[in-house]
Amino acid sequence: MKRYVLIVAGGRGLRMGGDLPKQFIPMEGKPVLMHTLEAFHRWDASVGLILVLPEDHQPYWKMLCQEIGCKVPHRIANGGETRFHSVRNGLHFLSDEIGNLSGGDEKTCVAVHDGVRPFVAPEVIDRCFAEAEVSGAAIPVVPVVDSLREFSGESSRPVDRSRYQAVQTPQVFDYDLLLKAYEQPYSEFFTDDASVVEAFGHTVKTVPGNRENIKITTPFDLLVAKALLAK
Ligand SMILES: Nc1ccn([C@@H]2O[C@H](COP(=O)(O)OP(=O)(O)OP(=O)(O)O)[C@@H](O)[C@H]2O)c(=O)n1
Ligand SMILES: C[C@](O)(CO)[C@H](O)COP(=O)(O)O
Repeated sequence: MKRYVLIVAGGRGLRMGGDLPKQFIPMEGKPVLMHTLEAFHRWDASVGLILVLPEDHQPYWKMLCQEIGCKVPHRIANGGETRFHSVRNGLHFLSDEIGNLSGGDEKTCVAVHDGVRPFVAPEVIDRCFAEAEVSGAAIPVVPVVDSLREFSGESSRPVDRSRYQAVQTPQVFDYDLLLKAYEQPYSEFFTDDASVVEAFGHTVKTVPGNRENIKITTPFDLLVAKALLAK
């Protein structure tokens, strides 16, 4: 199986606040995104890595890579208006730059991972690729630990939390399937890659994720991430 990872880091980090998008914030001397890139390189040094970055921050990223002495080979694609558009740009970059991946006997699977999830466990990446190779689509999920309520205006009611799980990345798919699914027009209900693939009519399988694989979204998450790194 040929394996590629699209690490999407084209966002502005509005919920984090501050001038520097959160993927570039330093933790233990390296930007968040570098930790994420290294997690995949540690998992498999031969995997094809593509970073999707805002165009105006690409010179800054290249400068950081030189300064830190980044040894992880990767290519860079342009970010888009939303996560959906960034993933689509990354997929087009893959097909343009790496050539036509379809055809031949060897299957190609592509993982889409949030640049701000640096604590993904290697066994979770393994599980997602293994399941995607068989079924074409796999995502990691973790149980919800809080009680959940459904709101309707001012009123709310408890729901059975055993029926829900939180969704993480990497979300791994057969390359041809993902490329076709991302040809659909954008919908605001596409909050992740699984929702895009399901809207295209393909079933998505779930595998266990890892609790530490948080999406660094707010200043509180950054505190948690720094504590996890110091462990
Ligand atoms: N136009 C966008 C928006 C988001 N992302 C990426 O998708 C991941 C998950 O998105 P999120 O946590 O929402 O990041 P932001 O959009 O940057 O945050 P916010 O919504 O707070 O602005 C992040 O790695 C982010 O950089 C992206 O590649 N392109
Ligand atoms: C893809 C994702 O991280 C899965 O949990 C999540 O849906 C991204 O949501 P965001 O609002 O774009 O951060």
